[in-house]
Amino acid sequence: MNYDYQLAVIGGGAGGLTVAAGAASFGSSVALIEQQSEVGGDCLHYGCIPSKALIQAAGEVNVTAQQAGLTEEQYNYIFKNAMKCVSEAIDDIQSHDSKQRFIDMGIDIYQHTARFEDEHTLQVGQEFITAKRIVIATGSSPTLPSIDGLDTVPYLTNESIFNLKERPSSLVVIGGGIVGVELSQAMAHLGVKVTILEKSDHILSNEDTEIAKMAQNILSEDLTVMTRTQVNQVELAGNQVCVHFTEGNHKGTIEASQLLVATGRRANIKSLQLGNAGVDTKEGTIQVDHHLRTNKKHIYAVGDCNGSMPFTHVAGMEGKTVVSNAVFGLPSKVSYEQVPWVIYTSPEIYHLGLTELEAKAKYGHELLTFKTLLEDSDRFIAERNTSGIVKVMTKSNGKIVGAHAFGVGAGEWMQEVGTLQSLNKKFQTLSNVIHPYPARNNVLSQTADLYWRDKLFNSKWNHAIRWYVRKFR
Ligand SMILES: Cc1cc2nc3c(=O)[nH]c(=O)nc-3n(C[C@H](O)[C@H](O)[C@H](O)COP(=O)(O)OP(=O)(O)OC[C@H]3O[C@@H](n4cnc5c(N)ncnc54)[C@H](O)[C@@H]3O)c2cc1C
Ligand SMILES: NC(=O)c1ccc[n+]([C@@H]2O[C@H](COP(=O)([O-])OP(=O)(O)OC[C@H]3O[C@@H](n4cnc5c(N)ncnc54)[C@H](O)[C@@H]3O)[C@@H](O)[C@H]2O)c1
Repeated sequence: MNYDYQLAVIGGGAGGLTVAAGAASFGSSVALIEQQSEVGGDCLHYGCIPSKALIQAAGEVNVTAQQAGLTEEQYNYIFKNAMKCVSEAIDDIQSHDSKQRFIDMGIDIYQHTARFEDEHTLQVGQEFITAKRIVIATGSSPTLPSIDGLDTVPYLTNESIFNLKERPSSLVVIGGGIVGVELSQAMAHLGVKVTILEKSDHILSNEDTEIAKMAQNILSEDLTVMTRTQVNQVELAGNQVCVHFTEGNHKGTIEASQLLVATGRRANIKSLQLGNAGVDTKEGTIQVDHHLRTNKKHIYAVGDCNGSMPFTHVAGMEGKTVVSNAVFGLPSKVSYEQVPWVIYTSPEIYHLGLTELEAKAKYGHELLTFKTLLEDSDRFIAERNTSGIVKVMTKSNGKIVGAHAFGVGAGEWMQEVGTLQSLNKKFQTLSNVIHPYPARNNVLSQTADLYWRDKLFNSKWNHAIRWYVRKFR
């Protein structure tokens, strides 16, 4: 059968663009279908980029506010400037990643919402296009919890918060996951009175528990965190949103000028009419195998829509894997064991592999855990930024199974451990790598030294070494 294209990609976000650009550069004929007027997806328009621009602007404001204090009027003015930084950052990146750039690569772009007509045919607007292989990269959207009255009040999500024109005096945030926590702290730094309502025992429940609790304590200096809190109802009271909740056994109400819902994500699959192509879904996401193929072997799914790990760098990694599988017919597999992520709070949180609880459950007595508090590391002491910890877990031979940190700049300096792991090197290797003093990553060689200290001073060898030194040296 003849097809219009060798490859059709649905969705022009991080995952879809990686596939479309990769396939086109190797000579495939490619159609890219994106329903929005611009490409870039959530990361560029409602996610990574606007949130990081806001966090940076807000952090600078916070430093000024701590040193000199700011009036309400100054905060109002600064808020507008911060929002301007956000839209400028999006525009700058958009101009690099424009539709024209992809058209110049030879890709045909359709601005429509795609739906499957059958397993090789997509309806795009009034047209039908056929493709030998299809990649679904439709991303995810915010979930809305079933809370009484939510449909009767105005509320923000990550898709609308970056359009705020005026500084809210107060903000209630439902959900203490990554989105809720990053945006809450940024808003608090911009002079907004913020309260997070989280239903679990602590915020950031996917993080290492010790680090999540440390983060919760630090965040509580800027804003109010309420955990084990169930939101029962929301309603309007004048121009305020009134949130009724139960915290443990205590019932309460809190009013705020804005409400942000940050309770998780759901895959964008409804508009695709996957049933027409016979593609299986599981718990609202597209089911894929290790090669990122759906049950229909010529249809692949990458990024947030397959429910693996909702990060831009994962969508990119999966996109590259699909290029090698769909374009070259290779059997490349994805693995998620070496995927790090960073939470851009102040200070930052770095996460790689298993948490301490997960690692203990998996490796039991074989597990070694090395921890250094930042208050014991010179650069952090010098900078007066001693809140935080580095924690690395290894098997008894030093093979890294998990690495976590909470500390200023941790997202950058901790990646040294990620690189070591992906090069299949043992953690103790870092002990012999010379780190310039007093760079922040000295805390890593300091932590790796603990491995040798443990081996040399707490093992049966210690007696023999001491005997040898006394006798012969
Ligand atoms: C506030 C926030 C901050 C974040 N910060 C980070 C961060 O710092 N680092 C990080 O790694 N990740 C971050 N993420 C996650 C990251 O944004 C996502 O993991 C990433 O965007 C997923 O890429 P994707 O290609 O799967 O989907 P998307 O980028 O969402 O792209 C999907 C595209 O498909 C289009 N589409 C959907 N359905 C159809 C259809 N039927 N037809 C045509 N087009 C369609 C959509 O319009 C969209 O453009 C953040 C997320 C949020 C919400
Ligand atoms: N820095 C980054 O890389 C970054 C930043 C933002 C988002 N992201 C990605 O986006 C994903 C989604 O983040 P998210 O924060 O939206 O989701 P999430 O699933 O990480 O967190 C949602 C939180 O809301 C809580 N919750 C759910 N319903 C609730 C209710 N009714 N009342 C109170 N609390 C409730 C959950 O217990 C959870 O803690 C992340 O997992 C991450 O992969 C990444």
